[in-house]
Amino acid sequence: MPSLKYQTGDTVMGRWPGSSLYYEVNVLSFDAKSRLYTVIYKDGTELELKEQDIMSLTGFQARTRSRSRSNSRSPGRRRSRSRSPARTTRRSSSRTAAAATTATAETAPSSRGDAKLKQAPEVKLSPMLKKAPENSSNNKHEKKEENNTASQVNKSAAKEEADPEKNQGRYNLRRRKDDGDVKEAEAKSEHQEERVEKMSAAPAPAAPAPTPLDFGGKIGAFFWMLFLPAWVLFLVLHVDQKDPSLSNFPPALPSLETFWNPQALVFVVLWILFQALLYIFPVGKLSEGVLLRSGKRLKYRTNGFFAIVVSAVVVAAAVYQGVDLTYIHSHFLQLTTASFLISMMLSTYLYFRSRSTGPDERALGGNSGNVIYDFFKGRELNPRIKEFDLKFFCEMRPGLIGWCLINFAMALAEMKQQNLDAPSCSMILVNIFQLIYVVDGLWNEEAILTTMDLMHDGFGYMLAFGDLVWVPFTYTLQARYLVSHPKPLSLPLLVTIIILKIVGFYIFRKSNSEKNAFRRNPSDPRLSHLKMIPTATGKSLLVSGWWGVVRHPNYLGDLIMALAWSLPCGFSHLLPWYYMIYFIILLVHRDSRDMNECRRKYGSAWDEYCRTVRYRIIPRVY
Ligand SMILES: NC(=O)c1ccc[n+]([C@@H]2O[C@H](COP(=O)([O-])OP(=O)(O)OC[C@H]3O[C@@H](n4cnc5c(N)ncnc54)[C@H](OP(=O)(O)O)[C@@H]3O)[C@@H](O)[C@H]2O)c1
Ligand SMILES: CC(C)CCC[C@@H](C)[C@H]1CC[C@H]2C3=C(CC[C@]12C)[C@@]1(C)CC[C@H](O)C(C)(C)[C@@H]1CC3
Repeated sequence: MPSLKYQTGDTVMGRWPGSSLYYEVNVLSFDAKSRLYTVIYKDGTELELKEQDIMSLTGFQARTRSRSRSNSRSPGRRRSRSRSPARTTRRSSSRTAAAATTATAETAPSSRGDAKLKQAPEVKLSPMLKKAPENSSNNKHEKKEENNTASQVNKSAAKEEADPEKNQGRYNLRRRKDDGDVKEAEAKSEHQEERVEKMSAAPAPAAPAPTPLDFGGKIGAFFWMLFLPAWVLFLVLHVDQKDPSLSNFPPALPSLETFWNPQALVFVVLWILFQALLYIFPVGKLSEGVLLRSGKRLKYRTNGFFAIVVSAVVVAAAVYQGVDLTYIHSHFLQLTTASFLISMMLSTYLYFRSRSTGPDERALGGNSGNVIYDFFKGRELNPRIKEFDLKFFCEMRPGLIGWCLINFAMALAEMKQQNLDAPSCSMILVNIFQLIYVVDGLWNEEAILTTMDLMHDGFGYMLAFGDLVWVPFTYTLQARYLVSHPKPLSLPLLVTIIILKIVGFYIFRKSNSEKNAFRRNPSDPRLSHLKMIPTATGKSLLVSGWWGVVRHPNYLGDLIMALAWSLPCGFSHLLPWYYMIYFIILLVHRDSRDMNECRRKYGSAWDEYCRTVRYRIIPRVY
């Protein structure tokens, strides 16, 4: 192809159909008649693109750089002091380039996103000239992929043929034919990586566009910052009332002194330090996190199970030595205030330290330029003090293990208050169920690395408060309620509750493990029976198994478990059902946040997934 702009074998950036995302692709051939380039993506997907849907790596990077520069010059946009434009040259390998990058608004602040989008070249996709792919594969797994993706793409392509307007967006999606092709594609990808690694002097593409504001935007963030602590205070005070019915709302505010106790603060600080000590203890695996925009992967010490076992032994020894854990029940308000103060201090520290971080280290969601919103959402993705990961630690340790400690203290308080020799059946169920949930989370600690909070959310007030106050002081509400509101259980109800917990836990664990195993190793032989949709990022989406039933089977399991946690408290009051109600709202909101994020990441492949798996959380209902 002597007179052509791009040559066979060139590594270039190709636009993904229907989106403004560009991915690194390899030019396979050029068809002189149609004037289309056939390119191959890293996952082996072949597409035919017009010349204007392709950019050279250097052109793309120069364009991205010039945008970064103009953005950082514009008013209201603060440029990181530590990164001059010259220093944007990254030492990272081309693996970064494999990640999706938008050429439209990579570095544009969300408030100006629209203007930036207009600057982007129009998405005009090549008309499909090739025939539907021949399914010559003998490979079972590949056939399933064909059935689920290519064949559907072809079906919709056939429909679109009748509609010239829709025809604009049509493209030819050819699948890998057999394992040989996959290997070839992988070999090509490696070859591409090597080639770009050699070009490491060139700057890597900049970060994708910041995501739109959520939680009601700036005003919403302000509202939540005030409302959440007020709600915790309400729950903490209300559950102690003789009749905690919501018609008695609001409970009388105690005097200011009752909020504060220096001893309670010392206990909370000691607990956090103790957990920090266990976290840095060189026991357990060093797990790798997901690939970051910087091209790096962080390492996390996943010794959560060890931490809870040691904590249990230390607490048991303390009780044996005569330490009265019912202190936690009698000083609940002071302990809550102390944790709240710590979460505020932590959030303030996180906000200020985030000002000296580079764009690659920031979350896409918490960098709007508005102080309150960014403080709430969190700006830095993975704040660390040396190897100590603050977000991972706070999410998995003091609050989560503290939850079990508080539940245990409530069981002791119930025995004391109700003059019992052993905790009630309801209290035992709540304690065991929630302990199983936490121990499971810590046993599978590595799986947290592929959750939304760890992958996408910045660490700010929302998570600091959520981890240190919300989890330990509101998730324990059922146990706290039972201390002064005993609830005897009939045998059929007991059996129903246990069955619900087992079913919920089974769905939750199986679906989370399936996704985690798939994300860690998509060619895991144990998953070979599953169907999947390829995406341009190189990652695929599971479309059968648990993730083919609904789009969030793990949320379904979690909700069923939440039901099993509230049922032991009976129906006399709405208060112990708070967790269930809150959890439905939280998960519905998380689901929609995740949908937006996945739509942004995977473009048309995500739409394809949503068409195939129609329900979000509850089959045939929602
Ligand atoms: N107790 C609580 O307070 C609480 C609160 C919230 C959540 N949780 C639990 O925490 C766990 C994690 O929740 P999460 O909100 O982070 O969501 P998640 O469901 O674990 O993760 C969502 C991510 O999974 C990937 N994904 C989505 N569909 C997929 C598919 N079909 N095939 C393969 N990958 C797919 C996508 O990321 P990639 O494609 O980028 O990998 C998506 O962003 C859940 O079990 C949830 O129930 C508990
Ligand atoms: C309203 C706000 C204050 C919301 C705060 C949200 C956080 C408290 C949650 C967000 C993600 C949650 C989560 C767990 C605990 C609560 C959150 C941090 C989790 C660690 C609980 C144990 C599970 O096994 C889990 C590891 C799957 C889970 C992960 C997500």
